[in-house]
Amino acid sequence: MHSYSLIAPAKINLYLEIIGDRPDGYHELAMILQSIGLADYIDVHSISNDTIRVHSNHPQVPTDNSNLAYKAAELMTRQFPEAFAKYGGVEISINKQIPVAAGLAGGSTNAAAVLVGIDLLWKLGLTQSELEELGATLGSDVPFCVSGGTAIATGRGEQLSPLPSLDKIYIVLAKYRSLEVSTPWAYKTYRQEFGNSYIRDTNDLAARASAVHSGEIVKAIALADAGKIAQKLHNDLERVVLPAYPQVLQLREIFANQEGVLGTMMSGSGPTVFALFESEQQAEQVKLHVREAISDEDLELFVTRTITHGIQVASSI
Ligand SMILES: C[C@](O)(CO)[C@H](O)COP(=O)(O)OP(=O)(O)OC[C@H]1O[C@@H](n2ccc(N)nc2=O)[C@H](O)[C@@H]1O
Ligand SMILES: Nc1ncnc2c1ncn2[C@@H]1O[C@H](COP(=O)(O)OP(=O)(O)OP(=O)(O)O)[C@@H](O)[C@H]1O
Repeated sequence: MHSYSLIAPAKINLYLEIIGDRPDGYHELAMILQSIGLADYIDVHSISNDTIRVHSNHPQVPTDNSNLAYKAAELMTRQFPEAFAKYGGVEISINKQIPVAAGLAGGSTNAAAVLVGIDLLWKLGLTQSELEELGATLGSDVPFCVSGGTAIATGRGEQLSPLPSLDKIYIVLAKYRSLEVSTPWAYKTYRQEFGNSYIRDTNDLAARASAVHSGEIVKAIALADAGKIAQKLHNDLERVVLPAYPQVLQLREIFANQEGVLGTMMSGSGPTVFALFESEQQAEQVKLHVREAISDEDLELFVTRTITHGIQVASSI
């Protein structure tokens, strides 16, 4: 095979707790990550010269070596020089459907797709955990994007424990096109404002990270109880993003007042806000109501749902 087409799903954070800082400048997290149906479509194919090329349909997505998908390909050429010499370079096409800089792991899932695609192109036979380990060197959300589904993520976000899959909880996503929130800014501001509440003792840190496994939201996930899950949604980064971005706060408030909404929260470092529903019909109805309430063309709204997988191969030639 010389070409693979991959589906690269976005994620939302059902739970995000910042429990401490780390010597490497990152933060210790306890999260629950969830793959969703909204996805980018990535083609990866071999080319005869030994270069990496990236194309995209989206003006905000860089095509140089700052693209996370480019970085993933570069990592593979460094890790597997013999396969690179044998199979040659890689051309990557990104059909971007996931809003950019949205807190939905768009770049991370593209990188995960490139790791999976090159593994197949070069017949490397890497295991899922080997792919996740490679992914962790590219970004904290990349390992989750490889395997997807529903998972607890601790450490920087790269240590994963799978949870029972949550299928078909319906979701409305809302994001202002022109609004971007920088992830480093969100964590840095949180550290400045709330860093004095961090756990300092490493034993206590480990205990807090493992406590998430027996938390209420994990119990609700085991029961696939969408209503209970929705009551236990949490995101510490809302404490800094909502006061700084009134439009995000407004979306949270509008969703909270709609009939049929089980719960609403900001995803990751924002600015996307999501709401959960029992049925697709309810989700579609609330999408319409929000569109009527905010007639701003800048507002993007998507109806999607929880899915049970990460990167998938759609076809190969
Ligand atoms: C907000 C989330 O998307 C929630 O899932 C992630 O925590 C961020 O994941 P990501 O974008 O893949 O993160 P990375 O590319 O590894 O890091 C981006 C920046 O976020 C901050 N960062 C990220 C993860 C973490 N555990 N602590 C941090 O402080 C750091 O400033 C880092 O420079
Ligand atoms: N393949 C890519 N897709 C989208 N953005 C990319 C990509 N590679 C690099 N970028 C850059 O990364 C920045 C963050 O975009 P991305 O969509 O990954 O954010 P995000 O969804 O907030 O990520 P996360 O939820 O992991 O923090 C963008 O401003 C863009 O310039």
